[in-house]
Amino acid sequence: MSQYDFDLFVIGGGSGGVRCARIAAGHGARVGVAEERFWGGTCVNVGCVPKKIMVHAAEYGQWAREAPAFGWTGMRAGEHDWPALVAARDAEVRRLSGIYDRLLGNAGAQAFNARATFIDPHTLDVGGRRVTAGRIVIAVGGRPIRPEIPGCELGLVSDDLFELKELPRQITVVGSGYIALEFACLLRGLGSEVDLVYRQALPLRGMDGELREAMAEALTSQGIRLHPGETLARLERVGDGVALTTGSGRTLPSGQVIFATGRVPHTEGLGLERAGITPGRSGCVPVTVQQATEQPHIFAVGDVTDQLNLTPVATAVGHALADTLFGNKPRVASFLNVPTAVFTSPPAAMVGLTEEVAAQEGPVEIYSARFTPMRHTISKQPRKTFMKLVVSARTRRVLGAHMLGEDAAEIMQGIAVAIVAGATKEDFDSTIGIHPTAAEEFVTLRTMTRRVG
Ligand SMILES: Cc1cc2nc3c(=O)[nH]c(=O)nc-3n(C[C@H](O)[C@H](O)[C@H](O)COP(=O)(O)OP(=O)(O)OC[C@H]3O[C@@H](n4cnc5c(N)ncnc54)[C@H](O)[C@@H]3O)c2cc1C
Ligand SMILES: NC(=O)c1ccc[n+]([C@@H]2O[C@H](COP(=O)([O-])OP(=O)(O)OC[C@H]3O[C@@H](n4cnc5c(N)ncnc54)[C@H](O)[C@@H]3O)[C@@H](O)[C@H]2O)c1
Repeated sequence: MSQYDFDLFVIGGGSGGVRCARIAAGHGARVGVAEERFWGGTCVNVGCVPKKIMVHAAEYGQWAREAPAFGWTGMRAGEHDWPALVAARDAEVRRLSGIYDRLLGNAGAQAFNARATFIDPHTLDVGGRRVTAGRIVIAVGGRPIRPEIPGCELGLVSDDLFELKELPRQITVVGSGYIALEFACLLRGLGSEVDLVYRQALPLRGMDGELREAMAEALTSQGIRLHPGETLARLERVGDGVALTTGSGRTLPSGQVIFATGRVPHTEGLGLERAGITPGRSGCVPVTVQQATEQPHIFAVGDVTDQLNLTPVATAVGHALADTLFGNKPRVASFLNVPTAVFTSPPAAMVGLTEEVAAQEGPVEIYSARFTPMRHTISKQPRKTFMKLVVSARTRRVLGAHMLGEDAAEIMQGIAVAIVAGATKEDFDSTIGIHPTAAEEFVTLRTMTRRVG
């Protein structure tokens, strides 16, 4: 019998923590998990899931607006019933969160509805109870932050979207990353007036340059007012709204302001110093490729490590860690060629290298297309599709794929398999398309657009 209460204790019951705990328990380890707020964590409760339900809601409005062009008389978007959406969304979130809790019990892990903090490298305070563990996994995720400007407390953050009692008549969204663009589009789709304020010339810093241009056009044609190249000076209350003054001195009167200016690891007050762990940038827990911290028996997975902050990455890493520690199957999850999507309207998705990064590493061929998909030749909506392949001129391998357009996220998952498997441009060319689809364009991009690098 081990000298510890548990073989493994996981701090945080989100995507990474629950997966790691569940798999470790399945391998026969004695596992405890603490969750202080909501089982399933950010993704299930205030992230991917409730966000995607609201994206779907916005899309129904879009379909209804397009329907008359296809002969549907009497179909119109009408007024959106916010409380009805909130009730349906929250019921689904409760259902999923309950599943996460039950999954742990079924796997034989002991779940604590409590906050856990370090007392020493092997001992935790779990809701007032002293618990020891041979190994500990930190899976505390992250939390949204406000920029430090006067009046910042008047602005909302992403968690607050899921508490709004009504659709804002007008909202100013600050930032141009994933959350800013997704929230701007879904709120616009549901009927809000939306202003988007961001520092760069184009949204989605770090993504493919042409895709960023296509995204700016798509946002504009959706009726979102873009304010690029703006920093923030202050927020003030004006009547029952909030006014945002930018660094250039412009004041944007707003109903609400929501900051989507990034997240930080949730390590404040966790007692990392008592565990002998020195936090990294923004309070993250630095890890080796095996997810170990500077204490060889303490590991970290998911957003708290601030690497690739995506749910499937957190679960893949948590699963691999549990297999390594308790399943006699040592392995690490790959961070290479992780596909990702931005659930805007239309959505964007990508996998692999951007043109800019690939061109720094060697000569690349670019194959790209912009077209109006069949649905919109009829709907007459100004919703274009953009697709692009980045191909190594030397190895012929497809290094990156980028898309903005209907179903981009659904299409990119399959493209990612091909890229992970090392497919060449010729493999893409010899694959027969599915007709008529937009996806078939990825296997019929015959003419090189340009050569760079
Ligand atoms: C608005 C939004 C939309 C998103 N959309 C997507 C998307 O579409 N696709 C995608 O892949 N990713 C998306 N993400 C990112 C995704 O949610 C995260 O990458 C993922 O949840 C990270 O999982 P995690 O296990 O690291 O942390 P989390 O899911 O954040 O879980 C950490 C858990 O630990 C708990 N906790 C913290 N400290 C303690 C403590 N001391 N004791 C006990 N419990 C503690 C927290 O309450 C939380 O439940 C989105 C994020 C946001 C905010
Ligand atoms: N669809 C998805 O997979 C999805 C959706 C949402 C979130 N996420 C994950 O969550 C992470 C966090 O999302 P996010 O959108 O908060 O972060 P982000 O890093 O993607 O974007 C932050 C934005 O805020 C801006 N910003 C930062 N500080 C600022 C300041 N002081 N003033 C003005 N602007 C400022 C940045 O320039 C950037 O545009 C993402 O990186 C992603 O990993 C994924």
